[in-house]
Amino acid sequence: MSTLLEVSGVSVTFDGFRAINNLSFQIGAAEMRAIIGPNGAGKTTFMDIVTGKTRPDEGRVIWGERSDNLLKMSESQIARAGVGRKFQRPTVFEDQSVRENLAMALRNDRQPWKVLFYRKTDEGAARIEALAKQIGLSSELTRKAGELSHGQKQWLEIGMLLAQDPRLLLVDEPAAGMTPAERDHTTEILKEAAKTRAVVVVEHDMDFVEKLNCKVTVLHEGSVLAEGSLAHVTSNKNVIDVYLGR
Ligand SMILES: Nc1ncnc2c1ncn2[C@@H]1O[C@H](COP(=O)(O)OP(=O)(O)OP(=O)(O)O)[C@@H](O)[C@H]1O
Repeated sequence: MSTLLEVSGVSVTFDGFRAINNLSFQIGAAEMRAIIGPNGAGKTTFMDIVTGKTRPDEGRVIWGERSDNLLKMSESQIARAGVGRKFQRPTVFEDQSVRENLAMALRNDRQPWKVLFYRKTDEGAARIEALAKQIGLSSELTRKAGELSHGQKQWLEIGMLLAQDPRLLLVDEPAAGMTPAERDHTTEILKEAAKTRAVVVVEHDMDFVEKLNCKVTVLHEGSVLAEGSLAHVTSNKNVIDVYLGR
């Protein structure tokens, strides 16, 4: 499996507090990865580093087959290089239809030549239909995004991110506030996306992580505490101690 992202010896200190402590791990080019860990483990800070929002004090973050130094890139350069991030709360344009939301996301394509290509072509319409199908909103294309359920809004935003064709999709607690049926659908969307790109899901909900059926990285005090299948990490004594607060 080729490596897409390599985090190596990264540390971040906020006002003397080491939020990320010599963190090292790798993500493959097409894989699903769940990142779990107790509150304050450094999950959000990790995503902030990868998107360029937070600059580490030490360490290296290497991106892609050319081994680019991600830490030398601005937030917008990182986004253009193919890192997409889904925050916990859905951020869609509520007054616009599902179709318009997806069309806007396509127009903002990170590859500028595609902007021209999609402007008024049948291919653009076909791509919108394909995205809507992928996220299960084919029958909702004409509805205003504001009328969608919470789960549907989350799927729409995932669709808008997929419209940018990211190589790495970072997703923060996608299942929060969803019904069981919505969670299952979210699992399917993410699994499908992870066939052609890296999808990193930060999640507290262990049932959801189990359904993702992927490698799990456990963070604790800014470092990797354990890594492997969910069954492997949840049988690890250090992980059990951390989760039970021992
Ligand atoms: N800008 C900041 N200034 C000071 N401390 C910060 C800052 N950002 C994060 N921290 C601290 O760094 C630690 C790691 O925070 P982070 O948000 O990355 O953890 P997390 O694993 O995402 O937690 P949660 O599961 O609660 O979201 C926490 O102790 C937090 O208080």
